[in-house]
This record gives sequence, C-alpha cells and structure tokens, in this order.
Amino acid sequence: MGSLKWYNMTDILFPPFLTIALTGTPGTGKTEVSKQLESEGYRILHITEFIRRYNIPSERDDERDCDVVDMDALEEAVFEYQQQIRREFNQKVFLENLKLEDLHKSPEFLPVLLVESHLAHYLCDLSVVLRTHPNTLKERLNERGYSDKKIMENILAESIDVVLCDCFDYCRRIYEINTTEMDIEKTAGCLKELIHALYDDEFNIYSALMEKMNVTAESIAVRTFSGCFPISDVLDTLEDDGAVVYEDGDDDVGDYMEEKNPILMKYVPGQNDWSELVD
Ligand SMILES: Nc1ncnc2c1ncn2[C@@H]1O[C@H](COP(=O)(O)OP(=O)(O)OP(=O)(O)O)[C@@H](O)[C@H]1O
Repeated sequence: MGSLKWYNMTDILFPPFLTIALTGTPGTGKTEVSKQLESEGYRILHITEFIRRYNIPSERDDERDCDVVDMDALEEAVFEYQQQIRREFNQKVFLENLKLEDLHKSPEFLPVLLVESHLAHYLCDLSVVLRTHPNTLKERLNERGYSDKKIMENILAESIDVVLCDCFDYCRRIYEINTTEMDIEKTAGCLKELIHALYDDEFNIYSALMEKMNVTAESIAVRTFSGCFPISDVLDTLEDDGAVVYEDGDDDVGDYMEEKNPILMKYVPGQNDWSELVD
C-alpha cells in the first residue's frame, strides 16, 4: 500500500519522495543513529538544529526543564524545507539524467528525508519509533546526568507508549525498532533496511501507476520540465481508475490543500487500492 494521503502533480510526475520521522522517547538513540546514517550520505533533518537555525519561536518551560516550540511555525517551516529539498532533488534527477530505478542504490540519491526528533511524528505521515526497555533507558539517561525527576518522566513515558500512541493519532504508517539489545551500528543497520524497503514499496506503486498510464518515468520528467506534459490526460486516467480528482478552485478542497497545492488528487484508502497494481 502507498503511504501518502495526498498526491499533488509533482508527486505523481516524479519518483516518490519520502519524508520519514525518526522519533522516540529521549535517550532511545535518535541523534546517534541518525548521525551514523548522515555520515553515510543519507539526508537527515535534525529538528533541534533546524529550530535554532531558522529561529522558530519557542518558550522555556522551567518546571519541566525544556523548551516548548511553536508547532504551527515549525510545521510550516519544515514543509517549506521539504518542498525545497524535493525541488532540488527533482532538478538533479533531470539535469544529471539519473536512472530512476537506480536511485535507491546510493544514499545520496535516495529520495528520502529522515526527520529526527521526538517531535518528528507530528510533522510526518510515516514514522519509525525507536524503543528502549525502561531499565536500559534509565541507565542511558543516568549517564547523561539527567535529574531523577526527568529520568522518571521519560521512563514512565516509554513504559506506557506515549510516543507510539501519539503516532497513532498523527501518522498513517508506524514502525518500531527495539534498540535495547542493539548497539548504535546495528540499530542504524535496521533503520537503513526499513527505509529502503519503504522506498522500494513506494517506487513499485509509482512504477505500476506509470506503466498503467503508458508513460515511462524518464519521458515524464522531460515533458514536465519542458512544460508540455498533458496533465489532463493524467487526471483523466486517474479518474477512470476511481480516484477523486480536485482541480484548482474546487469548493471541496480544504484550506490547507488550497494553500499548498494547485491541483490535488485525493487518495482514499480502500476505495482505490493501488496495491493490486503491484505484482
Ligand atoms: N542502540 C544503542 N545502544 C546503546 N547505547 C545507545 C544506543 N543508542 C543510543 N545509545 C546511547 O544512548 C544515549 C542517548 O542517545 P541519543 O542522544 O542518540 O538519544 P536521543 O533519542 O537522540 O535523545 P534526545 O531526544 O534527548 O536527543 C547516547 O549516549 C548514546 O550513545
């Protein structure tokens, strides 16, 4: 099954670009594991650094000893950043004439952005949650010199699945990796395997859709850049396939979508099951 709720035209015409949250209770290893992947060339967005770099407004909560960020401002800034990365990536694909079926072979060209933070699952549709047994987590947080109160708050949160429950409210697809018995390298290995599997899944759906529309991915890229791709043909094909197609100015389009995307297609799970297109 595809994970994206909404496809705009760029989503359809270019290979899928996945934004994946790497989330979890503090101390479960998000920072270390994502740095390992970053050193290998994967695209990572560290939210803590991002908040500082882009001056996203936040307030200090002295009682809980943490900063509370303005989530609306953060969400908007991350969305813009993701769009920019995606545009740059699509240009690269086009200008360097990259073969779409080879993209997954190197981390540098893999169309995936991993968003690392305990807030990441509020920003992405697809989440990977790092989990750690509370006893091990307690040891890790002790080594960091956290206060007893802060350790207790975090191990309690991990025991009762706070982050995981939040993911169920905000994400469509959720995966967990238990890091308790693993070192950082092994956890990073698991994460890489998962990311590649998720991307392959999206790419297979995309390829099947392209095949159904009887166009090759390369010809779509060329036609889109030269501005002559017949968008109405794509929309007709999708409508024939049972999809609900919204056009610019359509009353049914929600505020968010009107703002962000000129033309949208609603993907309704179950109603239009593209998984049957994949062998
Ligand atoms: N799989 C692991 N096995 C053993 N130790 C680990 C593992 N992952 C992380 N650690 C250690 O646990 C500590 C916390 O890791 P890290 O800072 O990456 O957590 P985090 O989830 O990013 O926390 P925060 O949300 O507070 O930034 C580090 O000292 C790290 O070396």
